[in-house]
Amino acid sequence: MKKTKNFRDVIAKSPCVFVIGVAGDSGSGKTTFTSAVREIFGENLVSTITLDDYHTLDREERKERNVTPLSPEANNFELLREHVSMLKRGLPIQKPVYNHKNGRFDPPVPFSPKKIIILEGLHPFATEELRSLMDFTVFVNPDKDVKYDWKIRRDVGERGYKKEDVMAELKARSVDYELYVKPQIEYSDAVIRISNSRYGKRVQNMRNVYNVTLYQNRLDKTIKNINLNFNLFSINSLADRNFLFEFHRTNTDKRRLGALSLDGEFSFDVIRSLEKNIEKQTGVTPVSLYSGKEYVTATEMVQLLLSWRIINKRIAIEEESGDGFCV
Ligand SMILES: Nc1ncnc2c1ncn2[C@@H]1O[C@H](COP(=O)(O)OP(=O)(O)OP(=O)(O)O)[C@@H](O)[C@H]1O
Ligand SMILES: O=C(CO)[C@H](O)[C@H](O)COP(=O)(O)O
Repeated sequence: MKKTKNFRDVIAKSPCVFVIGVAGDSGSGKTTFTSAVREIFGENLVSTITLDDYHTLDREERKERNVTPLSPEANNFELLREHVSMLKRGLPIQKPVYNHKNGRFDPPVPFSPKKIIILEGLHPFATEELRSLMDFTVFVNPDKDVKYDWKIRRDVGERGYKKEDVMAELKARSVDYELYVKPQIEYSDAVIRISNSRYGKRVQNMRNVYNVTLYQNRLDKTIKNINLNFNLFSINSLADRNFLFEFHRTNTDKRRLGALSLDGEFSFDVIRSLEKNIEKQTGVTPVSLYSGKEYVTATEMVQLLLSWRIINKRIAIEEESGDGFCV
């Protein structure tokens, strides 16, 4: 039987630098939803850039000018474009550094490209020029009340801000969010919406159970032999907790998307069969992100489904690129 090539080795040898843009508001779950990609390929192949480093104004200057970090005025899109373009060509950059502790800029640091670069931030593909450099785009879009809950929990609990100040900041940002961040949804290969779970606040707060919907375009092309089977027998026989799968088609202003909604908790078996498929298809073993868990949440399922879709795109590029030509 023909053995699948180890796709991690294929990527390591490939000249292609694959850029994933992940857009969303501060604390919207960008890092959470791309963690599976980082885990599967490992830190030798994947590096992440946080776009806060490309602010042009420090905290003080933003305050003086009454500008939010979401405004284009507070961000250097041109430098970002230049840097992404260099990284895609395999060239090192001097990356700026925004220091969240003091709200000022530290000296730039040398940054060399790895084969997969994740660009996380407010505006990774806000301009046409940036979009032309992206190989895969994701928008993470928690509902307002979910986003507010997370932000308050983090900024009050971990960063010592007062709740009233966090609320005022969220309110001040909302206009610019609609104007400058949210429009990227129309240019996203995948949009992740996170809503309150229909199973109630108790499981939501205790076990991070949310209703997560993955919106995607139909693919023009998929790689061969993609196998994404769920074992309905074991899902059904082993489940002792509530869960939901739902698929529907939906329209945005410009396109028609498929929306897969998951909610609740699934027995580990379900995610294990997805992991096995990724192992089989990519030759990368072990893929065991959730080992030791009895149940996985909708968020964890979507992390894996999203990484599967991203890997699919990366393999398609490799198949199309032949010898060294990165499309
Ligand atoms: N799907 C989720 N389920 C439960 N909690 C979540 C989820 N996504 C995010 N959170 C909560 O929100 C916090 C921020 O998430 P995360 O770090 O992924 O966001 P981010 O968009 O990468 O943030 P930043 O803008 O600071 O880089 C997490 O620490 C967690 O408390
Ligand atoms: O939107 C943000 C992150 O995406 C931050 O608010 C922005 O980077 C400014 O950071 P700070 O509040 O630490 O000055």
